[in-house]
Amino acid sequence: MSEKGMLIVLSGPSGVGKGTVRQAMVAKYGQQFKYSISMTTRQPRPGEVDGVDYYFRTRNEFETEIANGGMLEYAQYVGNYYGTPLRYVNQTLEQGQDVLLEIEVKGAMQVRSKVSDGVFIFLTPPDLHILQERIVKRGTDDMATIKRRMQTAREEINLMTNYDYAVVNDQVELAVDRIEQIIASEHLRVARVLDTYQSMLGED
Ligand SMILES: Nc1ncnc2c1ncn2[C@@H]1O[C@H](COP(=O)(O)OP(=O)(O)OP(=O)(O)O)[C@@H](O)[C@H]1O
Ligand SMILES: Nc1nc2c(ncn2[C@@H]2O[C@H](COP(=O)(O)O)[C@@H](O)[C@H]2O)c(=O)[nH]1
Repeated sequence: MSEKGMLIVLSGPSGVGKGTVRQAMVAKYGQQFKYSISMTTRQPRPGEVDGVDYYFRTRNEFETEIANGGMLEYAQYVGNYYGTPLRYVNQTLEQGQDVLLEIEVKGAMQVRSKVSDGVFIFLTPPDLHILQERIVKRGTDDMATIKRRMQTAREEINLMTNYDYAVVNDQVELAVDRIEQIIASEHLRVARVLDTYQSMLGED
């Protein structure tokens, strides 16, 4: 029985720090997993690069991908499509490498219903006041969008119990280390199951 890579889904409300934590994970542990670049129809922010931050596509192109079955999951978020291209995830997992997705909650729930052996991590803010403060300070959204993101955040936090783990993002380095510990212990758990399976069947 060969070992596939592990699908790690990092999710949580907008502004909690998913992107910040993911970047810190890539910087510290980037050789241990592959990050799956998402596709979106939103406009690039200053400094964002196509094929690095996102695959930036038109609505037409995105909907064609959906129709062709090319997305593992997708969702509309604050007026734009966001989604995970399926092929890269499948190929990378088959090569035995872990894949990290950083996605919003509706998409994470779609992946949950399709991938039974993924590890689902909900990144949570210390409280909602701090969450709003982070979105405001980031300075990427007008007040109306911030209100929509906060309303969506309340709905998303209600779905936290559908995840395997909740990690508080109080400090980025602490959150990264907590996630790293979760991944390491999940690898150990899978290795033990494989060991037991192989010894029961008498395989080497
Ligand atoms: N632990 C933290 N302490 C203080 N500020 C933080 C922390 N983590 C992230 N931030 C800040 O909060 C803001 C939002 O972070 P980030 O953009 O990573 O969130 P996100 O969850 O990826 O948001 P979105 O879902 O909208 O893309 C940024 O300005 C970031 O620098
Ligand atoms: N369902 C998915 N959500 C995604 C994906 N990639 C990013 N996201 C999430 O969208 C929001 C908004 O992102 P922003 O870059 O406009 O701030 C945020 O919560 C992201 O995590 C994806 O492939 N699928």
